[in-house]
Amino acid sequence: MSVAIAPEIRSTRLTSWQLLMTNRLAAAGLFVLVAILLLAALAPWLPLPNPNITDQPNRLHPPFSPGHLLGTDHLGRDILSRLLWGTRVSILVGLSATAIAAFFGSLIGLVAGYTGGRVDDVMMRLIDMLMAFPYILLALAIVAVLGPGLLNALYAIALVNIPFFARNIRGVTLSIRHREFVDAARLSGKGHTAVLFTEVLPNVLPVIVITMSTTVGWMILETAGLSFLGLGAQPPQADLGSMLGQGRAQLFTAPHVSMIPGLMIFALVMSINLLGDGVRDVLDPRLRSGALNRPMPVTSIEREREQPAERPGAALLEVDGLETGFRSGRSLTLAVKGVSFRLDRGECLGLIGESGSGKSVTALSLLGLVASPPGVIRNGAVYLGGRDVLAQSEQQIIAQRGARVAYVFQDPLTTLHPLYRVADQIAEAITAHNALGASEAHARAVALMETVGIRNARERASAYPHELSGGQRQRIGIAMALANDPDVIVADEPTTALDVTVQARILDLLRTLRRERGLALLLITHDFGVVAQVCDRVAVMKDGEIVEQGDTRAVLDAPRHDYTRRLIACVPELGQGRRFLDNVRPLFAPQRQETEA
Ligand SMILES: Nc1ncnc2c1ncn2[C@@H]1O[C@H](COP(=O)(O)OP(=O)(O)OP(=O)(O)O)[C@@H](O)[C@H]1O
Repeated sequence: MSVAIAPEIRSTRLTSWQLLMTNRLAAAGLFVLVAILLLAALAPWLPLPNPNITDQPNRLHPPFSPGHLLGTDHLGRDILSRLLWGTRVSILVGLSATAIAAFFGSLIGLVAGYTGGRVDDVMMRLIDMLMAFPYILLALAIVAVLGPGLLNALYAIALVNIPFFARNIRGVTLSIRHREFVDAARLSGKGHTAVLFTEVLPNVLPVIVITMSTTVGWMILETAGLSFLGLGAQPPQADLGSMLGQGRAQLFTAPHVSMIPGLMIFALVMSINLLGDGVRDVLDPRLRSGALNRPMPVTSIEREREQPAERPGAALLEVDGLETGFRSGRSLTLAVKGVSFRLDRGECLGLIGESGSGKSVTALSLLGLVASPPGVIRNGAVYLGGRDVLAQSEQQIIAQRGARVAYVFQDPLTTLHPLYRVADQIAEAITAHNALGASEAHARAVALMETVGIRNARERASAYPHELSGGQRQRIGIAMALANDPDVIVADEPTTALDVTVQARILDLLRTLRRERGLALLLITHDFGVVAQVCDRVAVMKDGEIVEQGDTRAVLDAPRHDYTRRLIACVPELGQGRRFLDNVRPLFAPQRQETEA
């Protein structure tokens, strides 16, 4: 049987440039910055008067005076000319200071982070000493020692910003210096210097670029500050800070003299910062999907087809034509393509498929838990007790999470809070939907721990997650799911992280709870062995679609889809040995040929 692929909106992965342009603020920043840079770069060729020639009779002309578009300053110099030449200087000084600070700061951070121990201690204490001074005071002290002048201001600004780079880069280096690929490079015989520059540096480079892009505007501002105080550019040379400083005396009589360079500093720094933020987002792989906003805890529902809000006589949980996708820029890639299934009270449905087939996205879509952006439910309905969950308000959906549908996730260590005692976490799940006092909630939490088979529940109640075994942690996860007596439990590969004996016990627990409490269980797995043990019915997922569903026994005995046969063949039987390999090989052979072809 061939696999029908539902129509899909093509995914076109956005280039960095397109991503940057989807961020309107960054695009606006880039536009303004390019305009300023062009004007500053073209200053020598524009028909402008010499910026340093004084003309006392024509002093303090207002903007739009004949021959002086932006007016003249207190010495009769053309403000437009001084502004463009001054902007050139300020940008050059800012960029140079950034480059110097980035080079030395990153080098210190890399060496300190990679070497560790005493070297790290000494370097970081020196950096701490630099950071302990108010930066402007330090810059003033440096210029006082070196003497006023633009070059000395540049050195001072670079020096006071070195700690900023050093601290950032050291932190990143520390976090990767013992990663497996670095250890592997060391084991391959590479020396420390080679490891540092070929393995660590490339991973740190995006952070350096991001830090540079977000600090260059700040450095231009600091340079302008020193020039404003008369310690940077010296007369007659113009830079934005010195123009601002010289205009201070005419602030009330001719405000344009200081306002114009002030506005230029604002436009320059603002555009660099906006662009820097955009560059940071583009370089951050977590934001590459184009979702430059903070994801919301509720999936955005943008259905193209109307669905009836109620379905009388529906099963406890009925999913109809669900389509969930992920937005990347302006395109949407569907991960779940028209999935439909039903789950009755007290029933267990297994949702099985290989990794990436869309099982978890289906499960999370039921109560709008796929984070948006980038997740979007494009079509379909989820009837819970006959009412479409997706047609309800955000508040109503949130109220049903945990209360009517509860989730048990794969690795409880990542879902349990490491700093709270386990009983407190169960109690919190209880009080999220019930107005109970602390001691009552605690007592119920302990009772739930007993229900899920944790021995000495009273003593274990005060344990932290890391003090429990994997199986015990998963039992805590199940206790939290049971906390509000839900109708449906969605268990997403609840036993994958556990060894086979613990896995058997957890499956046994889920079976018992289902029988005793009449729970409906949606069990997500990639293991037909698990489905065979626990589920009444099974739905097989491939590439976001359900390709086969039916009673577990019937599907196991006579799988209709080739993919189902392959999944079943992957469950080895004890003592099967060579026969297993012989059976499996032909099933995969045609697939391999297709791939090779
Ligand atoms: N936040 C996301 N952004 C973009 N794509 C995503 C996101 N989350 C999931 N996907 C994609 O959706 C598809 C389905 O993923 P899903 O997690 O549902 O697979 P699965 O069948 O549960 O796999 P596994 O068994 O490994 O958990 C995959 O192709 C995955 O890359």
